[in-house]
Amino acid sequence: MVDRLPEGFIRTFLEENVKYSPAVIAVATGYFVASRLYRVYLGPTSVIPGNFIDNFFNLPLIYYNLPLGKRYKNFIDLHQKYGPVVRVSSQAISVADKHMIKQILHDDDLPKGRNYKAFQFEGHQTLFSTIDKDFHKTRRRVVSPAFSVKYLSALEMYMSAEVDVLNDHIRSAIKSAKQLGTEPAEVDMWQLLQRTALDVIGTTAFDQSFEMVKGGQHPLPKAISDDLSMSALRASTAGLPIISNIIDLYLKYQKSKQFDISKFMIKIIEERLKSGKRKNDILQILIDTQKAELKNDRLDNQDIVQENILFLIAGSETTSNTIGFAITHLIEYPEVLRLLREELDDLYPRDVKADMKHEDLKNLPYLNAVLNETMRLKPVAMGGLVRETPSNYLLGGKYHIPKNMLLSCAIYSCQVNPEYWPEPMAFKPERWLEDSDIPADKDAFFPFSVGSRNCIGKNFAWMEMRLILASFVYNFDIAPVPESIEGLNDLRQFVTYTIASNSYKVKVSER
Ligand code: HEM
Repeated sequence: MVDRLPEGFIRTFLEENVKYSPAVIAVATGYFVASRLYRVYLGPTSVIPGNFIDNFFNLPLIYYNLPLGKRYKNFIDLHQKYGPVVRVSSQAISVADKHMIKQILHDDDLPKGRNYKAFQFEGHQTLFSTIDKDFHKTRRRVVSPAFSVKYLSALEMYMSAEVDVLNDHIRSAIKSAKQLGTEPAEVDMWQLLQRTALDVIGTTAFDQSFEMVKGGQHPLPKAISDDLSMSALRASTAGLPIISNIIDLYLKYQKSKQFDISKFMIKIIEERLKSGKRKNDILQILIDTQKAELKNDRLDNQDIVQENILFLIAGSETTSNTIGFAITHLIEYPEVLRLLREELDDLYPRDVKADMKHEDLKNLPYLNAVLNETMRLKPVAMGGLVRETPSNYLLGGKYHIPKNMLLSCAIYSCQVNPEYWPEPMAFKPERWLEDSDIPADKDAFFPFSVGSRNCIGKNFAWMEMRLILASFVYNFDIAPVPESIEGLNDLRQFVTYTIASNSYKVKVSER
């Protein structure tokens, strides 16, 4: 069955055999066009709708990604136009049907797509970027203890300490505004939350707060963020070899001038090993693997460096942007803010001074509802979760998908599908409460993904988000800043879903 032209076939054939004779070019072109027409009109995926042109080419993602960070929008539009299963390129199909997403991610647990290789820094595989199932299984087992519920509860005190630093920072902004007569104070919550999340992951991952909230200028977060932007650009230009090579060269040049992330982390690991002192952080769990019985279970120093970098990336803007988006919704819906406050005030009466404990917060239905509803409308993985068919594959009992096709699970389009979610675009935390008239369809909700590659940091993220959001809402009155509300019209997805200006200011005062 002709569905895909063998990769590089025409070029190799021409270069090695016939040196561009016009007859050969004509035959090759004819074959290319015929094979694509077969795919559009007769092949097994011909029943999948999409833009006609997308059947012909595997256009590099950068084509969809202009203006930069807007590719996700293109896919949403395709789903709105053509339905839950659409062709988005000659090698990729986007899927927004809840049963099919579950089949791909969970039931059949398809391997990650080849695009994830762009996140393998200097060829190093990590828990997130590997596409090798065996490697992943071992790595996940070895790293899992660092994310167990029991271990996380030991990390709560570090998180709470960073929440206090954030609150102190906001209080001092309020005090300065009072002294200057410029009340109410304005703080950039988007930036502050990003800084807090970096400090949290710094202390919990390797016992080093970057002190970003206090205005610290630690070079590590910037170096990692630069690396990440480059990887995103590399992923977008995959398929354009010349441009990818230029980017790689530029990356190498930039890196030679940059802060050396590996050196910095190796130093921390070596100092830890030399001191012989144990600490209560994720790094310790990774170092402990070096004494594992099985060779495959041992992480060497370079593996530990790469996994720690991954946690810094995966564990910072994911949580901070989600809390940030929750705050944007609370400002837009004052009644939701009022109900959330009421729930918190009932738990911690304002005349009794008590520290917030995650053990109490985790059972608050409305707090959980606000965060769930935020992740429904603003999922971190807005652009889709990509898997690859290892062999010919039957999707949803009706679509015959050839081997090596990319299947992108469009979790956002699924999470706003009116068939699953009444009034899908409205922010209604009530749908998550028991006995709601418009109950949430939890089978159509994938913010942390499902299956073997689901988010290992889910419990960590929930703890951090509850502690930060609850404390902010409980302690401060908030009001909108008009320019920031306008900024919400320009959202982008580079790696995580974010506000393009990377800023969201809020007026704050002490409650
Ligand atoms: C609101 C917060 C978060 C959300 C919505 C989220 C979402 C996700 C999603 C959707 C995936 C699957 C990605 C894919 O298949 O491409 C994922 C994987 C992952 N996440 Fe998270 N994440 C969050 C926070 C965190 C945190 C705090 C950490 C670590 C401290 C973390 C670490 C990871 C790792 C290591 C993976 C790869 C797991 C594997 O492949 O086995 N995440 N996350």
